[in-house]
Amino acid sequence: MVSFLIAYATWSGNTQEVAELVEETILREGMDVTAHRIGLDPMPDPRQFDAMIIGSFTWDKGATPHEVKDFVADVGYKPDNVYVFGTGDTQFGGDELFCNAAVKLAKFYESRIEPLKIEQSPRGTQEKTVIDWSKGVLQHWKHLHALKY
Ligand SMILES: Cc1cc2nc3c(=O)[nH]c(=O)nc-3n(C[C@H](O)[C@H](O)[C@H](O)COP(=O)(O)O)c2cc1C
Repeated sequence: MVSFLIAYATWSGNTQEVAELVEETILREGMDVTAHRIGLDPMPDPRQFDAMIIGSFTWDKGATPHEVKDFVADVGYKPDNVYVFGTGDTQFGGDELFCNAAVKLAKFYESRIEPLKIEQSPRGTQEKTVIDWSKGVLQHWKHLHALKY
C-alpha cells in the first residue's frame, strides 16, 4: 500500500488540526498514513515511506520553529516527494511573512506543488481548502508514479 508520512510541528493545535484533516483525506482515498509530531514522537525514517508531507507553523517574523529545523537536519537528506503545509496569521507581518516557514520548507525540499497556507485553524471555511490540497497531493503523487512505471 502507498504510504505517506505526515510530520508536523504544533504548539497551540492549529497545525495539528490541518495534519488531521490531511490524514483523514488521504486515508479516505485508500492510502496508508503515519502521523509524526515533530519534537515529541520518536524520529521516523522517511525512506520507509513513499512520500513525506511536512507541516509547520511560523514563528517570530517569518521564522521556522527550531524543532522543525532540527527535524530537517535529522532527516539529513532531501526525499524525492515532499509536500508542505503551514499555518500562520497575517497579523504578524502581513502577506509577506504569512506562513513563511512553509514557503521556506517548500523551497528547500523543491516541492512540486505550492505549499498550503492556512490562517489559524482550518475548521470552517478553510476546511475545503485543506481537503482539496490533500487531494491535489495525491493526484500529483499518482501522476508521478504512473510516469515512472
Ligand atoms: C510570537 C508569534 C509570532 C508569530 N509570527 C508569525 C509570522 O511571522 N508569520 C505567520 O504567518 N504567523 C505567525 N504567527 C502565528 C502562528 O504561526 C499561528 O498562530 C499558527 O497557527 C500557530 O500554530 P500552532 O497552533 O500549530 O502552534 C506568530 C504567532 C506568535 C504567537
